[in-house]
Amino acid sequence: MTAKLAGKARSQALATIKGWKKVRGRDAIQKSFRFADFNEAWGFMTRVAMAAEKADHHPEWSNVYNKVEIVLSTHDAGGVSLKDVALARVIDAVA
Ligand SMILES: C[C@H](O)[C@H](O)[C@H]1CNC2=NC(N)=NC(=O)C2=N1
Repeated sequence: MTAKLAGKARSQALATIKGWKKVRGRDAIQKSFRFADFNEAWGFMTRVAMAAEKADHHPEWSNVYNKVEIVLSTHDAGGVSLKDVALARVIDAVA
């Protein structure tokens, strides 16, 4: 099991990803992505889905036309772990 991040390790890990904000009321991070149209948004989601499945670590997300809202948290750990930071990095790279 992956441990939930806390303290200095947490702030150091979160400092390596840009634009991810703390979700209010729970230990999770979130970011919104906007694309030219649905086709671009769906292509992005497809790439993220394949990476997530490969890593066995999955996003919580919603899509409305060209907008994709993503929340990352490690359910097993009850909060943000290094797996979320790693997935956030992959997501930013394919966006
Ligand atoms: C059995 C399987 O490995 C687990 O349920 C994985 C799948 N994907 C997951 N994704 C996320 N975000 N958190 C988890 O704890 C998690 N657990």
